[in-house]
Amino acid sequence: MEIKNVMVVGAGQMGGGIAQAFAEAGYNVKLNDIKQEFVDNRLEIISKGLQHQVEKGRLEQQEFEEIMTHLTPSVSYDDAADIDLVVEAATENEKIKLSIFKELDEVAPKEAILASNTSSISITKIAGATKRHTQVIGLHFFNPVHAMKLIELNIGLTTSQETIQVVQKVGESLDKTVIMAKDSAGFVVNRILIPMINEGICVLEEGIASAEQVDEAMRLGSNVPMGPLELADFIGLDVVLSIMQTLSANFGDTKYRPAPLLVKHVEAGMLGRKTGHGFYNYE
Ligand SMILES: NC(=O)c1ccc[n+]([C@@H]2O[C@H](COP(=O)([O-])OP(=O)(O)OC[C@H]3O[C@@H](n4cnc5c(N)ncnc54)[C@H](O)[C@@H]3O)[C@@H](O)[C@H]2O)c1
Repeated sequence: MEIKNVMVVGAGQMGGGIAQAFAEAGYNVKLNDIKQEFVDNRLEIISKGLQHQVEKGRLEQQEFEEIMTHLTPSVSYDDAADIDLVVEAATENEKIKLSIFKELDEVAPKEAILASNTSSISITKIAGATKRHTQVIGLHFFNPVHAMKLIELNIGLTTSQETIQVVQKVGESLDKTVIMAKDSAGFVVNRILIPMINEGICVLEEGIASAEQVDEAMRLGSNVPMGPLELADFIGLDVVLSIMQTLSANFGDTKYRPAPLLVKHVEAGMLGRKTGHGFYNYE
């Protein structure tokens, strides 16, 4: 099966990056969100980012224009009627994702593949919301999409070999390295990374070290490019909390208990870079 037409559902930070990656690789991309202004804002961000590349001499003006012609705004799932692949990158909330997949399943061509960029929600459960259990898969990108070379393919209990092969080829066509993981909460990277971030928040909360010291300690002591608290702000504290809650619900182990300080930040609407406040101030 050849993939040409892609719909990206959710024009947030991940959806925007994913849509751009597909458009740069020559796919026709519909970028969908619940409000026209969300889609327009994201297309504007993509356009400005690419224009910056042109100014720096890293991209030709013609290439920039070509990429933008591959991106079409959408605010209706009816636009999925002619797509080959959906990549859902909407809010990390099980109820929202199940309802999106149920609706898309009714509109998308019967051979189309429905993929989710979920960080932690069961692909098998998402597949269960559709009538095409074999054609649902996790296609998990990392943030920021243009810089991160990894894609995790998350294989549901019912995902077929054919779906895996098609989506693996698509992932590689975006110049990414593709690894496979069986469907399990958090898959590989977030199962390891998010509890580490949560522990960093516990260290701050217990007054063991300041935010700056926690981050510097981890940058210098474990050779990571970003410390856990700056990374949490970058990912979005709502996303981090949601993944911890999924790990906790799935494994029922107290080691996945979300740090109370993380919960408090989310309750306060301090979600990190995207709101201007998190463990650091960005205003
Ligand atoms: N932030 C990260 O670092 C990261 C990394 C990998 C994967 N993810 C996953 O990607 C997904 C999106 O995360 P994000 O950080 O881009 O979130 P975000 O909050 O920036 O964007 C989510 C977008 O989804 C839209 N949306 C909500 N309901 C929708 C619906 N019914 N139909 C269409 N659009 C809808 C929202 O309006 C919003 O624009 C989540 O599943 C998250 O777990 C996030």
